Amino acid sequence: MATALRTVISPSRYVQGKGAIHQLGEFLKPIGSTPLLVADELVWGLVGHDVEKSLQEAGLTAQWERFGGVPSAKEVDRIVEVIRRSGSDVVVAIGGGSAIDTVKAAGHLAGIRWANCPTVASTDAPCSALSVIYTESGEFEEYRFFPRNPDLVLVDSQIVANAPASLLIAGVGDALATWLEARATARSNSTTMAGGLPTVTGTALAQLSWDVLWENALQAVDAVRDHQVTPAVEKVIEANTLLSGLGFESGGLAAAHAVHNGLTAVGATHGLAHGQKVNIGSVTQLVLEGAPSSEIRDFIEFTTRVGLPTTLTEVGLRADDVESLTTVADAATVPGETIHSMPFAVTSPDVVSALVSIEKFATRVRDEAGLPAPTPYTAHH
Ligand SMILES: NC(=O)c1ccc[n+]([C@@H]2O[C@H](COP(=O)([O-])OP(=O)(O)OC[C@H]3O[C@@H](n4cnc5c(N)ncnc54)[C@H](O)[C@@H]3O)[C@@H](O)[C@H]2O)c1
Ligand SMILES: [Zn+2]
Repeated sequence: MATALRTVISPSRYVQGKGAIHQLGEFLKPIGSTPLLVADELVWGLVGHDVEKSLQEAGLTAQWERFGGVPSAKEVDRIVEVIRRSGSDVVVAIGGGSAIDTVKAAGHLAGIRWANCPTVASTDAPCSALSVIYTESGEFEEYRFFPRNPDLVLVDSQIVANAPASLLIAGVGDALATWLEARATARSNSTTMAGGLPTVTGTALAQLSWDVLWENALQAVDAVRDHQVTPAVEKVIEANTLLSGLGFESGGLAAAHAVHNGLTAVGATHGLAHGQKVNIGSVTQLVLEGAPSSEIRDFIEFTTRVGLPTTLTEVGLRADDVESLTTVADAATVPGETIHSMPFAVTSPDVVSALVSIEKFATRVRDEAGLPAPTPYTAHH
């Protein structure tokens, strides 16, 4: 598409609510008749029974394939093979962002429809028409773009509320970045992930995601710690999944996600959730922007309260480890990275300086707000 055009893309249908899983079969039926279900063992143990029952009631014969855990090119190719052997006409991801990205890429290569049933609200992966592919050891490799979004995204709020609160918290980190990045993309009039210039619509949805989270995230996280579905929980699930999904894709990514991708280049950050690393990217982006001190302060305070990392210490890095920070910054600024959608040029040394600076400033903000000092993170391999 010519980049002078503006565009919005979205999934065909989004369904959310308590017990939605019981209607998965009904919603899948118009899309395909022989679904292949892809879920890891843990997720399948949690929801497999309900999924099978729902599909049976809708008269669909389904097959389960175990997801290997990493959205790598090899895992995608393996699922393509399984699709071909099974003759399935729709592939359904059940789980987190990794399973979802693998299924989208595999469904595309196999030439069949795909649908997502997220069992956590940990990322905005479910609604988009792209996959993030990693090496088998977990370093960012590439974005793969597809001509279609999922035909269906179905979220059971009770299943999400039953999952560890840390996963919902990660989703809040991913979704708050969406507005910061869409705002930067709108200012620079850069191309979005949807392959055109940003629309008023895409940018507004990104901002709405931020507003909903600012208002509801703390309350929702507390409710989910007790596995309760409240109106605040429903709003946060929608913000993390749908609003942030449409907002990042049609509003655009910028520095925060480029810094996230850079962080995956150092082993010290492996094992952290996507949204946790993205939050470090958001703080870094605000510093790069020279945002008002009060804005950076509010963001650090709020996201620390939500339970997200705001210091290098919490993502396994140190301000004096310039070598690792340079590896991160070099990867974050490679040609083609979304950091070049910022309204000003950003170099690798700029990113190193911003990263170093957040350690002391975030520690000060937390201290002044009476929040706990950062706990060091050690990657578990
Ligand atoms: N394509 C996109 O548009 C996009 C957007 C954002 C993020 N992503 C990608 O998403 C990935 C991260 O996804 P993630 O943070 O969801 O992690 P993940 O998918 O790697 O892991 C989720 C974990 O949660 C577990 N789990 C799932 N449901 C559960 C439940 N109900 N109860 C208990 N445990 C449950 C799974 O077994 C798994 O171990 C990254 O690869 C990132 O690049 C993609
Ligand atoms: Zn993200």
